[in-house]
Amino acid sequence: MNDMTPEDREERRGKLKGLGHARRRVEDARFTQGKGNYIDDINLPGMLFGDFVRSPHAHARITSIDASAALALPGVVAVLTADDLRPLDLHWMPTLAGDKQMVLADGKVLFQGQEVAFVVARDRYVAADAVDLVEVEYEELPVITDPFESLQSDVVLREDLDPEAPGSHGPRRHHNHIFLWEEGDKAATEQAIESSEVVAEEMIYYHRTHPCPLETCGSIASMDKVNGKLTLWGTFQAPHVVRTVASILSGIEEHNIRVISPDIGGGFGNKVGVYPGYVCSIVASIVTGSPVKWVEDRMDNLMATAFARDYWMKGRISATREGRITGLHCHVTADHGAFDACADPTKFPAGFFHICTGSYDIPVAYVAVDGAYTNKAPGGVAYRCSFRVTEAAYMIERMIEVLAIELGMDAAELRAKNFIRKDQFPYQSALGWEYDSGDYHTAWEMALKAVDYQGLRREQAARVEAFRRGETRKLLGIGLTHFTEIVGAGPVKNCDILGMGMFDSCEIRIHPTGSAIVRLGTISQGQGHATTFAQILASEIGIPSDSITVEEGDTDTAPYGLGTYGSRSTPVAGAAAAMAGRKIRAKAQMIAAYLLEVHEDDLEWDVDRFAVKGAPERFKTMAEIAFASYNQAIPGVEPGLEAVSYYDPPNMTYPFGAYICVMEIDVDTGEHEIRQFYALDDCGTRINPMVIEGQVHGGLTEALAIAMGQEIAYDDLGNIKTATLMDFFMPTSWETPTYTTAFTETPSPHHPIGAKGVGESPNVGGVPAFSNAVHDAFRAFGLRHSHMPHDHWRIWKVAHELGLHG
Ligand code: PCD
Ligand SMILES: [Cu+]
Repeated sequence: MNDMTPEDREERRGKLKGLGHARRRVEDARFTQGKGNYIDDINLPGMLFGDFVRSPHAHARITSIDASAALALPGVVAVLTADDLRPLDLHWMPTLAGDKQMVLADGKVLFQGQEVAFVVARDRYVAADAVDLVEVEYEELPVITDPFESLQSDVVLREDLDPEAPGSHGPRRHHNHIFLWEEGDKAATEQAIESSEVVAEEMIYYHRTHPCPLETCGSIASMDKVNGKLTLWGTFQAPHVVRTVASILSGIEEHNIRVISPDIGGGFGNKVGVYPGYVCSIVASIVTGSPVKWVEDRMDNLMATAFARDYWMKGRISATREGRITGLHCHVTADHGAFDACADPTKFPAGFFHICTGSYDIPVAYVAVDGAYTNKAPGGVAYRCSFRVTEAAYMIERMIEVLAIELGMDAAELRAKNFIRKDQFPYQSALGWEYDSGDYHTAWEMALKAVDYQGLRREQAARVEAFRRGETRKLLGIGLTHFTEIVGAGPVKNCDILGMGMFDSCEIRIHPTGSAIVRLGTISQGQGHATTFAQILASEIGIPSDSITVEEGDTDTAPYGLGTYGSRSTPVAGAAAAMAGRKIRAKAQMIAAYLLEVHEDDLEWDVDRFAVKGAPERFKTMAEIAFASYNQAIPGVEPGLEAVSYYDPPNMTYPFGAYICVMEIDVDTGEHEIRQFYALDDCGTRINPMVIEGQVHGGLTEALAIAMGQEIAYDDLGNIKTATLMDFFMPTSWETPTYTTAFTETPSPHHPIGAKGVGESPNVGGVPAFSNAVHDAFRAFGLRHSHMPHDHWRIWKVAHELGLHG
């Protein structure tokens, strides 16, 4: 029968638009037509609006709060302060990192922009006027914005903590110290470094920055007092966790709380944590009996919701004369701001920073991270890098460059010499990780070849000569990076958030006519899950992805999951989807066997059907099987076709990539121009190449922003200097170069479809590639290291200090 030819099989496979298909994003129809449903699009009858009175000071005692003028303003319903929250025990809340944080300032403020009072009014405009009418008296206290100074200072930032008592990550050695966290063999590492022929040492600062999603954070709480039900809409990257936390904090039973994440306009880690605004909107709704909305403006967002990075990393790396790396030592001073509100799996106060041995086979390593309090905003979120992985990648990729200088060796060659070899996977790293799979040499050679690396080096050498002869004022930098990511948190045995193991889930319901609805514990913020998860299932169960609805983000309907961040959706929920699909297929096989009157073992799966082995013309399609499951009484088989899977991954996945940035730098103006950017990513099995390409473009552009200008900067008084988009660099199409993308495909051996995450890779690999290009341009003139972000002024200063301005 013609139906069974290989061409026919390919045609049927094509119709599914499954794995590997560049399927167009189904969510874009509504996004491009302004029909998205974001938090600020939701308006409920009688809804009030809440806004914060924020501290102008970075450190001050509050002597009085007078809300009478604000309360007298028509349209103002309530003004909440810490005193109002205290009886409910909600004036402080736990953070994700085992610390606690003020919901509203309790006696003092610890950073500029801190929430002091919550004004609830008829609408946003009245609320804003009322905010100005609340009179707060402050008594200024000394401000500390430097973590090194903080750990020496007599000034006590956190008066609520017993200085002698340990924190949730062990002993604290100073009243402004949060934790010391160590990994690896310290003695062996020091010994290896001291006895090595070549040692390079550098202080690498990864500055404070901010995810700054287009849509700011917000929530709407609606307390239905008649039925005792609380509904909470919000910009939540982890809706189920928010439900659990809301239940624990409020005492409302969890089944009476419904959390809904509607469309989210970018998360980038900013929407993982729990913010005072969420808590205040809930309390205000309980107090007023009306729904209460809170939505940040841009300044609120940049000032008060979670920052990222702010890591001072002191690296020491050693090698033989020939360039074999012998050891890596790293000490980090981590600036956490006023409260430790880092979003990391509980047991990892510095996230997965200990992936900092990178792509290299380093025999011994040791890292220590000291957390410090300062008068800056709390946070410490991933910002497109799972849990401090971008910091780790930046540190090792800068250290490799510095070591190459020390050795007088080509940095590409030094990398290749030390890569973990293909035959070493699964690879046990010195800091305790088991890398699942990789083929670094192949990716590296492809990248070098694609950009004509040797040719570029010759051009660069000629350029340096021309510069020295005074024929040009432009230098050429070649920024190399080979990164290894660790994504897919994670195995429940060592990863949890507030005690919730980091599994994820998928539930499938096949309808009688052969279409389906799928629900997952994750939540898309722009990644395109509605498109891609349907593709995984299309290939697993043989129903076209166009006939599969994917729903996420409503805790009343979706199975419990830990949410979307750390590029974990594909490694964890994607695996759950494949496993749930396989359960469907197992039941479908029983039904097909009954219908075809053969034994189950005599059937084989063929794209979208079960066919009798050796008699392919006898088959039942998935659509036929679905119908039968609802209309036939099959002995021993329950009616219906549904499955649920909760997936606990056995390991993380380790995507990797080889990036090369070619940059021209104008020595006199400090301006840069990116001539070429080549990004090769390996994320294992690729679900949707077009979505992956979009992810890579987006992530690279965020990396460009961070490396070349974006920062959250404070002055010595703790005033934030970059709280608007006038000062906080957001690249537009003008600054963004054209990217060339490429890939290799090394499947994860433990993931059911071999896929690894990809969303964060381009940021993790991109930042060092841009930064290394800047440094490489000046290598011939003696530059070892300079601090990011490499804005025009800083680049100019580097050139100046190297004496290049004559
Ligand atoms: N192999 C593969 C992988 C992947 N994929 C695709 O791609 C995406 C992604 O994925 P992943 O990697 O898994 O991830 P997810 O989990 O989903 O997501 C997350 C991420 O994602 C990214 N991207 C993005 N995009 C958009 N648009 N938006 C947003 O917001 C965002 N964010 C960012 C971030 S930052 Mo964090 O949160 O920081 O931690 S993390 C993150 C999706 O769609 C998927 O399906 C494919 O296809 N294939
Ligand atoms: Cu991170």
